[in-house]
Amino acid sequence: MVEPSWTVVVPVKRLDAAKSRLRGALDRVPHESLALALAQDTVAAALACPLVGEVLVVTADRTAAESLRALGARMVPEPPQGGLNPAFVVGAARAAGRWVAALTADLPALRPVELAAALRSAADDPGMRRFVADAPGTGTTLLTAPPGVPLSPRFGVGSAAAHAASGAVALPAVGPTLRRDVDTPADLVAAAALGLGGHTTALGLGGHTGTLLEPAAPVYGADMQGTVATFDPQLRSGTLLLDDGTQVEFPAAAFDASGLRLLRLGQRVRIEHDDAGGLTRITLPTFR
Ligand SMILES: Nc1nc2c(ncn2[C@@H]2O[C@H](COP(=O)(O)OP(=O)(O)OP(=O)(O)O)[C@@H](O)[C@H]2O)c(=O)[nH]1
Ligand SMILES: C=C(OP(=O)(O)O)C(=O)O
Repeated sequence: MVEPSWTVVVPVKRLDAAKSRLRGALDRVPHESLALALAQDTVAAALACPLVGEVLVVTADRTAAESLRALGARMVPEPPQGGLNPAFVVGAARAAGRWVAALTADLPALRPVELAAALRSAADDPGMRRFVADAPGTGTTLLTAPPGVPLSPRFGVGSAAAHAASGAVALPAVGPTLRRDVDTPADLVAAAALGLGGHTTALGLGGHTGTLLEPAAPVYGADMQGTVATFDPQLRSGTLLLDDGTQVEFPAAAFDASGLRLLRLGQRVRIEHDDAGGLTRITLPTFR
């Protein structure tokens, strides 16, 4: 039997308002960067899942839209009234007639193989909506609907019970990374214990399971390259994701020394630094 191809809908709240319970969880990491990294790892895992044909991100946030489009997701505008369930409904409407999976954007440890197992199991009964409760058991991380069946999302406080009351059936034996949503600093530690995706790891807490540690000072190799993760043209500064997985900020002076007029997100660059490790110049990899 040919397996169905799923459309995964991932709403992403405006980054300055999203994940408010996590605000201040990581010293020296801007809140928006943490909220974005969680969404990037969630979307990257969904895109890497072999049963997923398309990921639709519903967002009003321009930074999130740009970064998640660069990963390969398609953007759907936030409905005017805002709100999580309306965002899911608008995304699902774009996927009418297809297998739809509603996924929250706060699953930074998600493994494509665990999402694939859940989707495979959800497709076993072609008439039914299925859901996955979050790790505490009260919320929901995934809600699925077969073609022709309305998604009818009931995300929010107590959503696992609300989904069950609406006729959706819990999926059995779901892997831990699909259930591990991150709402609080303690959740982030628990997700780190499962193994975080690359974007959240790059913030400096990958591998640490006891405490949330400050990012270590970067140690650069002789010819370190990376990609542009953020860039503010007005401030002329931003952040780079280096090839060794660390994320570093670059000051306006390093951009000014580049001779470039603009940096694009995802653009490859090479860095030059002083003896103390401060970034002094960004160049294109071909320049010396
Ligand atoms: N597009 C969109 N996404 C939303 C909205 N509200 C929540 N989300 C997303 O839904 C997911 C799960 O929601 P919550 O865990 O309640 O996240 P949150 O509202 O960002 O977090 P808190 O402020 O801590 O409650 C998150 O990944 C959010 O980005 C919304 O109004 N619009
Ligand atoms: C919106 C939800 O997320 P959380 O409970 O994690 O805030 C939900 O579980 O339905």
